[in-house]
Amino acid sequence: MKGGLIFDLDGTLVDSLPGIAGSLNRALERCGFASHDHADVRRFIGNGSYELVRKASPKGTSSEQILAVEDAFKADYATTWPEGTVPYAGVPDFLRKLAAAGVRMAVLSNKPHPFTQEIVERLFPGIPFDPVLGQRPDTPRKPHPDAALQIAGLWQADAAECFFIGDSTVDLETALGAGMKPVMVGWGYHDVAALEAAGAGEVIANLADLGALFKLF
Ligand SMILES: O=C(O)COP(=O)(O)O
Repeated sequence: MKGGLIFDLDGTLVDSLPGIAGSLNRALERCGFASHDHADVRRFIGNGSYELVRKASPKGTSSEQILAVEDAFKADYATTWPEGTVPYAGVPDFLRKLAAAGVRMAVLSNKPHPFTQEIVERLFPGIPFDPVLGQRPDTPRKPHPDAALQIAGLWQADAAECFFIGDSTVDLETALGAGMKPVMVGWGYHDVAALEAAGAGEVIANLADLGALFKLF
């Protein structure tokens, strides 16, 4: 494979819903707002922490209040994410096989950059992701294609030779906008029907099918 594989994080490599929901609800309650069940929070994930909080806050909440809840969310998440964030079953082994086959791999998430780096380091030690990018203040977040194209640039690869693997329409739009090949997986936080309606093509149901797609093992 000339290019490489760019992975989304939340809902693709890791099940982070319990950790995100826990921190979000504690932050909302601390600021006097109602909390949400996991089914709701699942729908709020995908566009970064500001959008997560905005969608979870009552209509008409000012941007100052949203920023205050986002700060509380981040402060909580910094210490509590390990309690509610695990790799999906089989993912570490799958990634080790890809690495052994010499496949280049990166992570691109809308999760704030420091959390993205810490989570990947702690949950996937020894997997040679390069680079690992979260949401950074100087780069527009997905679905803007810039960060994905930065990765292709670092790899000195054509975008068309890169696969973008994710679970959401945000990832799909990122891949298409960057001119990369989208590969959507069905075990994350977006409904398969919504992905298909957005033009995802065949949504991959499990890791065996994902491995078979790349004809690597
Ligand atoms: O935390 C988010 O909002 C999304 O994160 P993801 O890009 O890894 O899915």
